[in-house]
Amino acid sequence: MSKVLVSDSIDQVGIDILSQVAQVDVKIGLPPEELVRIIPEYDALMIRSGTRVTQEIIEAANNLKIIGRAGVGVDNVDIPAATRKGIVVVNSPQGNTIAAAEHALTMMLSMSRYVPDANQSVKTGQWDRKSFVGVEVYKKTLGIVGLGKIGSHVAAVAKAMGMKLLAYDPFISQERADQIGCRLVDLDLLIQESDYITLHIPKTKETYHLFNAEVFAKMKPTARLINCARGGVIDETALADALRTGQIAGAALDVFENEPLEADSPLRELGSKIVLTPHLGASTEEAQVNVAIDVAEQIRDVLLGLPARSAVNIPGLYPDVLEKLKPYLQLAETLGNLVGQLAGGRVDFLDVRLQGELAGTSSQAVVVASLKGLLSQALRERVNYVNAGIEAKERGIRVIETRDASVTDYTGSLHLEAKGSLGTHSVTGALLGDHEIRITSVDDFPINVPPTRYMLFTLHRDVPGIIGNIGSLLGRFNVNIASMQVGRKIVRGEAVMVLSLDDPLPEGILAEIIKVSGIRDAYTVTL
Ligand SMILES: NC(=O)c1ccc[n+]([C@@H]2O[C@H](COP(=O)([O-])OP(=O)(O)OC[C@H]3O[C@@H](n4cnc5c(N)ncnc54)[C@H](O)[C@@H]3O)[C@@H](O)[C@H]2O)c1
Ligand SMILES: O=C(O)[C@H](O)COP(=O)(O)O
Repeated sequence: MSKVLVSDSIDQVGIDILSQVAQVDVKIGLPPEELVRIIPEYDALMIRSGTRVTQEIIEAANNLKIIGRAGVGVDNVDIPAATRKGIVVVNSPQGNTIAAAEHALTMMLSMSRYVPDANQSVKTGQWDRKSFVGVEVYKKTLGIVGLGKIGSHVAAVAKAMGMKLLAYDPFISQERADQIGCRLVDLDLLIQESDYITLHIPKTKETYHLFNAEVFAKMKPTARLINCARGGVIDETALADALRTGQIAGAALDVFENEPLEADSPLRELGSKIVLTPHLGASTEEAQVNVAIDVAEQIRDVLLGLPARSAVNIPGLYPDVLEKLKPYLQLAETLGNLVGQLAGGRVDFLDVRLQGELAGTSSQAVVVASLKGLLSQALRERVNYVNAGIEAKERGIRVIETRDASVTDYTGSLHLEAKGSLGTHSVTGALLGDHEIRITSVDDFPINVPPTRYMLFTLHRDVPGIIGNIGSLLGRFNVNIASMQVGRKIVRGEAVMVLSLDDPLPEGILAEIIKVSGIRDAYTVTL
């Protein structure tokens, strides 16, 4: 039975889903060295933001197939290391969107009305109505940095509260911003004109300390900053200085560069100018149920050999694309495996041609599936959708993708051509009905055969007697032929013969086949 380690606090509904297919161990707050020690036992790891999955942990994780992040941000996972190791990383891109957006809005309002301090003062026996005179958000300008899922929901609610909206997001189109009702501006303008600035960006090399002393110097002295995205996008020392000196009026932070926030952080010393919460953006009952289900289902599926719907390190496999392409991915894997064996082990070039209806689809996943098939003889179960691209690159395989919508023999077909140590070979395949795979050409000779486990391909002259000779030769060695087909372009020209065999071809017979008069070449293939 598979084993799953849950190393952060996850809703029980997720544990129940995982328990259907695996032994689930919940161990929260493990020291990193303990995680490195025990991780080789596990097939899957389920985390939130509390566990840092470092390169060291990934390198030790010899059985790990999947890391599931029950939330959005995967900056606590070394994704390149996981990708190299062939470990799929999944998250829940939308499960906590509303919770995080509502938390940002809560922070904006509670900071504006001093709710945390007023609450504290009443609870400590006071009735002070003078110290907590706040400001309204109505008609104020809200600058949204990062107009993605959370930023857009914040925009919708803020608009309803009568705020004017500016947004900075270099990856969002003007049309999308118009739809949301935001004026798309550059960062400098947003910084200078906003009364409130709310951050909804990932932590990346580009966003690290995006809000720093220089930025605070440009903000209005009445401006307030909200960060419910990621610690590290704000320079906390510079923010503490800006608040202390009155360069800006307030800040509300849910996330910090180091979590838990250091006991002696200057941010703790800023009184009513700052509202601090301990990374609670996703902490609603609803969001925790959503992310736990979303991620546990993906872990369960991957452990059962099915694809994940929200993998962050499998190129091109978005859920809607995946659903439509699934049968074609199987076709691509089979053809990749076949052409790889025909071309010989050391392939250095692969042309992936999407034809007919397939030409109109996203090619990335089909290319990855073709490479997975191509490399499967060499790498066996070590190659998967996660690392096939990297493995191919490291082996110097040059890949080109072409599209030809004009080929209409089948609704959609895939043509792979590979150059390897046995020369250049090509195969084409299509789907019969929705799922049945057919090999429809080999080296451009038309055939129509289903792939089977053991196959023999010959290239020969189309003259009488060849089929009989091969049949008797295989018979002499007790090899049973399940089916046989010949494909040719012209009568008595060159032809291919494709045989499906019940058993693998015994050692040495291939050399005998090549000696048969009229046979130019022969290949065995195991799919
Ligand atoms: N506090 C919490 O508990 C909590 C909960 C959920 C999500 N988050 C964090 O909130 C952030 C946003 O999440 P989301 O689901 O909206 O993500 P998203 O991917 O939908 O949106 C992020 C947006 O940021 C934009 N962006 C990227 N780089 C940028 C840059 N340099 N400048 C400006 N914009 C840039 C992207 O184009 C995208 O539109 C993430 O960092 C996520 O980890 C925090
Ligand atoms: O990126 C996220 O989803 C949030 O930061 C939530 O983190 P959490 O799961 O640790 O609450």
